[in-house]
Amino acid sequence: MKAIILAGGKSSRMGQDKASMILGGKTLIQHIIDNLSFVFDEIFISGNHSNYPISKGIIKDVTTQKGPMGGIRSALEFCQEDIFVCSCDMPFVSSDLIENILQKKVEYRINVVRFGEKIYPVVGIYPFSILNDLKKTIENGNLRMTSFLEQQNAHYIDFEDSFEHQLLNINTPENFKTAEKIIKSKLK
Ligand SMILES: Nc1nc2c(ncn2[C@@H]2O[C@H](COP(=O)(O)OP(=O)(O)OP(=O)(O)O)[C@@H](O)[C@H]2O)c(=O)[nH]1
Repeated sequence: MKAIILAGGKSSRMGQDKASMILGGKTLIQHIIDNLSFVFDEIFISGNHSNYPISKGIIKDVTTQKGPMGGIRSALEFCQEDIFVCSCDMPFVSSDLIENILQKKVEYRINVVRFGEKIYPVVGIYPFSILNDLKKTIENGNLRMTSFLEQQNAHYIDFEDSFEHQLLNINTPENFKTAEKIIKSKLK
């Protein structure tokens, strides 16, 4: 299975490109590359920006402005196999968490993380078999990931308290400050 880092989009809530923000001495996207590389041999970046830290292994969006669903669609088309997806703005997702997903996955279904009531559509496994449905859903203009997950009878993998900080999703400057505090407390 190949790993895909979703790194397109507008970062409108952050007001600047999230992937290239520096946290604890390295970019957010580099944190994910490092964490994924404990588990996966092949890591690709999905998106149309021009400043990714690797020059090879970039999967351009087939259709732009379609959000994370567009990125996943392009990655499935490129890879022609099941993929592990992780968002570029979740630097604390550990190899432990990833291994847990791989162990608990149900074959032929989308497998994503859930913490309490909250679903994380951009951390998990997307099987190649969903590609046609995904394309149709995007073409119909329905870009809500949670509706697509419901429609596909996705399997949710529940994580408990000890994983909470790993699921910090850095969408806003406030989230970024929280991440900096976590890094500082780890260094103490
Ligand atoms: N390849 C690709 N990835 C995307 C696209 N839109 C969003 N993403 C990625 O999908 C993940 C979740 O994106 P969001 O946080 O919902 O959107 P965003 O554009 O990053 O940020 P906002 O504009 O604040 O919503 C992030 O890792 C984004 O980089 C897109 O059009 N193409």
